[in-house]
Amino acid sequence: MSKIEIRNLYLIFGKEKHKAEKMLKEGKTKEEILKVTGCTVAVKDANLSINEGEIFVIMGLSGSGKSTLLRCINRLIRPTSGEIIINDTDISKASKQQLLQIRRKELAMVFQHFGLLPHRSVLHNIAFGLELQGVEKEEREKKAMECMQQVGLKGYENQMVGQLSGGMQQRVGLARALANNPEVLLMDEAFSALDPLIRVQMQDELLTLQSKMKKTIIFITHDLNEAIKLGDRIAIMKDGEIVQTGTSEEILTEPANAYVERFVENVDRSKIITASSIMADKPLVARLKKEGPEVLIRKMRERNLTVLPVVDAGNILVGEVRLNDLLKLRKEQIRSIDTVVRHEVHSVLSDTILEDILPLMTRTNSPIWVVNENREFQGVVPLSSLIIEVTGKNKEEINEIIQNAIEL
Ligand SMILES: Nc1ncnc2c1ncn2[C@@H]1O[C@H](COP(=O)(O)OP(=O)(O)OP(=O)(O)O)[C@@H](O)[C@H]1O
Repeated sequence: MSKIEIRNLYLIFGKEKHKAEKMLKEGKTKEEILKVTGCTVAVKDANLSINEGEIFVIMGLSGSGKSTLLRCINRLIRPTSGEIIINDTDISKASKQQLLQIRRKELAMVFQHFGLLPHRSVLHNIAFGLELQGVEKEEREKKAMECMQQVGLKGYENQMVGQLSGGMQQRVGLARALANNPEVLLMDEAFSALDPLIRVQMQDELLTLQSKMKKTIIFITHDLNEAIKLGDRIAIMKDGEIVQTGTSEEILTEPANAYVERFVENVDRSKIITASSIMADKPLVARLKKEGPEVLIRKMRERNLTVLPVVDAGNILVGEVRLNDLLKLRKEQIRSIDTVVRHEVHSVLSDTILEDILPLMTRTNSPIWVVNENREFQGVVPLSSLIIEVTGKNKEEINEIIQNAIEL
């Protein structure tokens, strides 16, 4: 379900913005517009539909318009034209009163440089927004303590914020944003000022937190790896325009234009490509209660297979069956395969090749069966397709991957 709808959004900085907008719609370039009107086109005809509960990343190089777009969403800047619908209200046209209400209840922002009160305690900073809203001391401190716990700050309540490390300060920023229990979190380069290791740790923690809280998060970054790691979907901006919106996999496998292609060319695809995109989706299966050893042995020999996934009448994966076991059954003249169905190793559609599937496969030396969230059988990742995916890598790299995987 869509939580935020952005339609035909324009943001132009400068005095003659309406003249500039007209020129833009007539097809004039940003440079021509700047020359004639002195105006900067920061966002041009943005259209986005952001779903409830997703982490939506807006990514682009410096100056591409990301922050401006984000600031339009909470109306720190008023759009020149267009609509931003949040819960049926067009925030671009909201009154002061409505805005106050929306910012209080629905939106919270986490900034790159924290935006905290350095000489106040952690607790005070987190509870500050609630204090402004007139929430009673006891209640706001109770809420603040809960949020501190959520972001791993328990025990720090009385420390002065200015004495904390960057990573800890950003936890305070996050806890402060969460204190209001907003529906939407806006995060503007929130981890960009942190050391690389702390940054990765914060990304991981955000993902863990999000798996529990399921907020709608709009996350701005100029770092493609961060976008891929965090984003359920990503919008790529260039010169004020959104040039592509999609999952990381869509962006990597079907870049919309040469710009996106260049942008993504150095990404390690094997980390991204998921089970769903490389699996064979109509493989042979053994149907429990319907097919006996005789039929299955014949089918497997025809296709040169030694193992099959076993599904029940509802297409739910129940295990796997080996050719050797079927041969024994046939010898003993047993018609049902129930007794030889073994526990299987499976993956889900979104699992990635290097991080999830290869380690599984090297441990089991078996194809990986792929299921959806209801355990319905979807397909198989055979070793052959995996090899195709890792062919871009040299022998040492692949050996290392397999070695690491075996040690797991
Ligand atoms: N207050 C302002 N007045 C005039 N021009 C501005 C203003 N703020 C931003 N711009 C211009 O708007 C364009 C988009 O800027 P914006 O800050 O949104 O980009 P960004 O992608 O967030 O970049 P960064 O990552 O460097 O912050 C740039 O050309 C910038 O110079």
